[in-house]
Amino acid sequence: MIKLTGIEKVYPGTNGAVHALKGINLEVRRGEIFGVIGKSGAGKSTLIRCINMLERPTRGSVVVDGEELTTMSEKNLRERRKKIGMIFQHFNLLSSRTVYENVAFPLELAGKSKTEIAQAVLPLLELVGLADKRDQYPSQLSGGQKQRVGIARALASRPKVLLCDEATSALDPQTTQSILKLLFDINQKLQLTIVLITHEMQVIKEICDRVAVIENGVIIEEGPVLDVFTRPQTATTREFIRTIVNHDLPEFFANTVFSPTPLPDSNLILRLSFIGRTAEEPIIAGMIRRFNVDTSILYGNIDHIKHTPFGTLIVELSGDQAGIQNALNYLRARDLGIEVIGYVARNARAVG
Ligand SMILES: Nc1ncnc2c1ncn2[C@@H]1O[C@H](COP(=O)(O)OP(=O)(O)OP(=O)(O)O)[C@@H](O)[C@H]1O
Repeated sequence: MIKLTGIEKVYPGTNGAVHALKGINLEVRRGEIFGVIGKSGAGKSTLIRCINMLERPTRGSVVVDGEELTTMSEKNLRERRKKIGMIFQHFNLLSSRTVYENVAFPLELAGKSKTEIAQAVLPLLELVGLADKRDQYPSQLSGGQKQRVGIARALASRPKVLLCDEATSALDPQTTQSILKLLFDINQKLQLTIVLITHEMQVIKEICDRVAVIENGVIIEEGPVLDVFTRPQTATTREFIRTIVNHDLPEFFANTVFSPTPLPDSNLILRLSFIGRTAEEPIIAGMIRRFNVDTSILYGNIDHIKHTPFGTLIVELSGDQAGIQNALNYLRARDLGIEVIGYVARNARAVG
């Protein structure tokens, strides 16, 4: 649905040029919710604005629904942009217009009749749950309600793609949840392709199918959200995940130095992630039965990524080193995420 190839963006600046995007390649499939996460200044806004040419890339190609946008005239671009809706962090509503008039605005610009506009706007207000607020002004609405107006307005020209520029960053956690649920419902009902940018991993976890992590204008990691959560490849991704998944070790390990290799008389500490069906399989029980190892569960948690169960366990394996290695190999052959935290002297916990 969207294909970005070799996208570079250089902003000229008084203190020298800023290379905001340095060769981005990205493909977003039809009907999916694709998230781009990155820290402040990573290039997220620039990237999402390149998709609808609000920002023209310095180099590279942007294809949306089979059409190359970078070589298109402004006139043709204006037409194509109707198929790419956008919502913003600060909603960008017109304060002198009512809810109804804000949603009607793009249709008025497109020259639609009053009847056509009413036929389009009223169902949209129903869809976003604001039918009873149609005559209110933005100043009379909460942040969440304003974003609902933004969403209805973005959908008015029946886009195929919805771009969300930090759409929930100005909202409290509960309102964020309700807006994310609305975006998910719209994605399902209208088969709309959604691209969102965010600095919050919670947003990615709630609704995205796939995610790309951007840093310094480069995509450093990309994949299905479940894979990225359970097998993060970069320190930055691990940092983002840590904001929502408890990665802290139990307190009694606070001063422990872990060895990456076995020491004499040491126990192995592992962090295991179970996804979907593996969360229901008796993997640990199977391991204990087969190998001569004792297993202590130090931490356990179950959560959901989109609608898939996702469990985390921190376990300590003790026994002879051959047994521990066999148990580790057994776990590695299973479909679960394994992070070797390290080996600790057998008495570490008593001492720590
Ligand atoms: N119009 C501009 N002129 C010059 N430099 C710019 C312009 N817009 C962005 N930049 C620079 O490009 C880089 C990427 O900015 P961008 O806004 O895309 O990042 P971001 O990840 O969206 O950050 P934030 O979350 O803080 O908005 C930054 O170094 C920024 O200062």
